[in-house]
Order: sequence, then structure tokens, then C-alpha cells
Amino acid sequence: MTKRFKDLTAVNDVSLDIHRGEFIALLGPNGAGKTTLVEMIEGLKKPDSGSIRILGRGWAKDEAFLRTRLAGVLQEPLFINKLRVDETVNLFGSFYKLPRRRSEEVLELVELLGKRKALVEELSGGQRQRLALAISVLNQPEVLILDEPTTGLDPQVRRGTWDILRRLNQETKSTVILTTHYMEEAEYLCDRICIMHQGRILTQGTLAHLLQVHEPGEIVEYRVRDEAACGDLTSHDNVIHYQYDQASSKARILVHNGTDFLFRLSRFVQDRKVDIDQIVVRKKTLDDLFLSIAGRGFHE
Ligand SMILES: Nc1ncnc2c1ncn2[C@@H]1O[C@H](COP(=O)(O)OP(=O)(O)OP(=O)(O)O)[C@@H](O)[C@H]1O
Repeated sequence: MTKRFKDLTAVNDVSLDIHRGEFIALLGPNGAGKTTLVEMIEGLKKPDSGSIRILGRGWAKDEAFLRTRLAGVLQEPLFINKLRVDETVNLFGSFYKLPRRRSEEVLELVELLGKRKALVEELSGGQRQRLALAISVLNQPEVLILDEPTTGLDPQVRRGTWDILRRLNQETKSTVILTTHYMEEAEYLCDRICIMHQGRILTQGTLAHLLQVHEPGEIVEYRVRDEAACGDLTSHDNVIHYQYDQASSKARILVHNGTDFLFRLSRFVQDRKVDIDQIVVRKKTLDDLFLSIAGRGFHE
């Protein structure tokens, strides 16, 4: 699918298959095109070219069918502030003619049963998000779309929401499509990760697959004031990629084998009396992956 806004191509020739029951992340920095893509999947925006099939149906002919099977949670859910939590869920439940029991079930699922008599305006940001989640799963949708469900939540509340989302996916067996800029969120929750950038899917797969396929190796980082003093240290078979940031005086080196590099580094430091500190050897993260394929850091 492709979607343009005047001369800006928000989603650029994206093709994606999502399997039943899969928990998939669309991960990308601000403006990558994630929301535009999920809004086309949700039938809220029409692609300029391309088409979408969900459960074998399309929006043009089968909107009524799809509306009952697909649910979405918006980035900033809107509620009637003067209604109580249980009244809000019951109201939405009445649209689907669901029994009150179902409202209790979903409130329990999102751990809001204790707040059922609170006014919606009394809820915290995280609790509002969980209320939106409860409403979205009321009718047991086969496809659930979550657009940045934890943006703006503090890390502890975010983790709590992750556990609820995980349980929800396991219990309901629904397909979940989640957009996020949090790498840890995609790592923690999702079976598959699609990394989006400038309207395109740069790469996709399980985390392990992505990290293995795109330049396997480890990262060595250290601080060195005089980069020139490091000379030939980085021109070795073991080194895949070398980067130096003047502002922080930090070298970041992608190597095949971190331990081997450390041996060379320590010998080098002793022989040449180069002043190096803050040495770290670590496994690659999604951010390193994004850096190597998009040519910049995720949060730059
Ligand atoms: N209605 C619109 N009119 C014009 N431009 C738009 C519109 N909606 C989105 N865009 C532009 O399309 C691009 C993709 O936006 P989109 O919201 O899909 O990205 P995103 O990955 O969801 O970003 P974020 O993480 O910030 O929500 C951006 O450059 C955005 O400014």
C-alpha cells in the first residue's frame, strides 16, 4: 500500500502479511508511517494504491463484518469524563448487546475491577489506557490494533500494561498489531517486529532473526580523547564497523568477537600508553540494528 499527503509519502509501497494469532510490532521513530499504516488497516484511511484483506474481506464491501471483528485503541482515547468506569464499559457493551458479566470480565482482565465506581476523570493516564483496552476487547475481536498504547506512561506502569497485553493475547488468541517507539516493548511482547522508517518497512522478523541476519556480532564501546592514537586498532578482520563520535569522544565498534577485540585493545593500550576508559562489551540491540540499516540512531 501507498499513502500520500500532498507531496509527502507517509506509507511507501508497504507489503505485509500478518498471521492469525500473531503479535506483531510496527516499530519506528516519529513520522515513520506507523499510524498511517494501521489507520489504513483499520479502515479509517484509504490507501492511494494497494489493498488490504482482513479475514479474507475488504473494507469496501464488508465494512459491517469487519467492524465487529476488528477493534482499535487510539493513541489518546476519548471518554465521557463524568461517567463511572463500569457505566462506560456497560455503555459500550450495550452497543454489542453484551451481558453485564462481560463488562466485569474485561475490567478484571485489565486490573481495573477495583476502580469500577471511579469517575473516568479520576483515572490516571495508565488507567485510561487500560480502560480503552478493556472496551476494545469487549466483543472479543479477532484483530486488535494498539497504536502506541504505552506512550507517555512511566516505566513501571508501562511494564504493568505489557503484562496485561501479553495475557490478553494469550487468553483471547486474537491477532495483535501494535505500534511503538519503544524497542523494549517490541522485544518483550511481539512474535515479529517490523522496523519502519520513512514510510517503508526496513526489515522484519523475530528479534533473534533480525539481530543475527543484519550483521551478527558484538558491540565494543570505549572513550578515547585522541582518536588518531588508536591508529590501526580498528583495521582488523575482526572489526565489521567502526564509528567515532567527536562530541562524546566515544568509539563504537561492531566486531565478530568481543573477547578477541578486548585482548587486542588491552595490548594496544599497554604498548602505546593510550588513555582509554568506559569500556563496554555488549550484545547488539534493536537500536544498533536500526543504526546499521537506517544510518542513524532510533531516537535521533
Ligand atoms: N493527515 C495528515 N496530513 C498530512 N500529513 C500527515 C497526516 N497524517 C500523517 N502525516 C504525515 O505522515 C508522516 C507519517 O506520520 P504517521 O503519524 O503515520 O507516523 P508515525 O510513525 O505514526 O509517527 P508517531 O510515532 O510520531 O506517531 C509524518 O510525516 C506525518 O507528518
